Amino acid sequence: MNNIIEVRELNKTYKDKTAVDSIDFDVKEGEIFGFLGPNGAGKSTTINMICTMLAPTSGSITINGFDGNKDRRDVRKSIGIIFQENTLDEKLTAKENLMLHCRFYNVPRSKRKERIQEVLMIVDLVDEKENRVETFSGGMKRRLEIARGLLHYPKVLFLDEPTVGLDPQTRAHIWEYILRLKEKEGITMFLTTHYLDEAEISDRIAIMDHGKIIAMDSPENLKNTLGGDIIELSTQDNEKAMLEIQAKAPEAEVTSKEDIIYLKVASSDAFISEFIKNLEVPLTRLNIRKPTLNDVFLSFTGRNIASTEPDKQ
Ligand SMILES: Nc1ncnc2c1ncn2[C@@H]1O[C@H](COP(=O)(O)OP(=O)(O)OP(=O)(O)O)[C@@H](O)[C@H]1O
Repeated sequence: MNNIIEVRELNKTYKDKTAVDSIDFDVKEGEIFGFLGPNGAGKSTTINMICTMLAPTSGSITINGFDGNKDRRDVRKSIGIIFQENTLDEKLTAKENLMLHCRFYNVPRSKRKERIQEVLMIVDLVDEKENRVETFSGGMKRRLEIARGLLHYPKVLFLDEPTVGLDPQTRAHIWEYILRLKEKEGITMFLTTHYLDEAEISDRIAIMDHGKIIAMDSPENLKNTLGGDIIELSTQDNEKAMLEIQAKAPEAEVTSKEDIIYLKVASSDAFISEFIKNLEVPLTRLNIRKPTLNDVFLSFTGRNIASTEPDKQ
């Protein structure tokens, strides 16, 4: 697969603050690339530089073969951006909103109607095109924004928290459209989200923290780096139980939060039969699971992604 985005030694410094610290990464054509990180990690700064909205302090960005520092106009033609905030004109109809965008992006006059119809079909809004946006549900607005982002045939679509503030059913619906776009149109997606179940959809994920990319791989491989199983247990005396586990099984990684002890082990079967069954402190709860992306995020950043959520709309 070709690289549609290449970022090399990219830096952004604000006075004495390094927001992006010499990062390198590639995004492959046609993939969904998840870009995660806690608040203040440097994600927005990176995306703004890739989208030519912010000048880098140093480093290079190539998108669709164009140089982000020199060929800004061509870079902008190559990308579509779906912002977190609703940027539609509520008083206009769906069609009028799209028409405005066509003018903005210089879509040839003769092609506008056809292109608008095409993108409305992709997001199932053809029957709503004459209705004002103010009458739309949150999910319909998001779909219209996605349609608008597609009007000029972008090669890469940037989706900033595409489902924030939407109910679970609508979120699932939006994802169906996004996946359909990837399958049918082969568009590359650059995604930021705080919903890690949604990030699972990514072909690859980069985790950013303190201005650096600290991990980058497929969701599966990232989870595998944590290895084995996670055992969650509660006992009648967690402090005593933790001491006992640490003494008997120093190889297990033991942490605790509130009234739950978390054990990261290579194999839960062996661990339970050898140690947990013989624990002197009585158990009150036991749960075994595979690592999730949230465990990956926690392990790399030391923070839970839920505590770094953006404001809901
Ligand atoms: N214009 C600016 N002037 C000074 N510092 C800035 C500016 N913009 C961002 N920063 C700082 O750069 C760092 C990275 O910010 P950035 O907005 O890129 O993080 P983020 O990962 O997108 O966070 P969030 O998830 O909260 O949007 C932060 O410490 C932020 O305070």
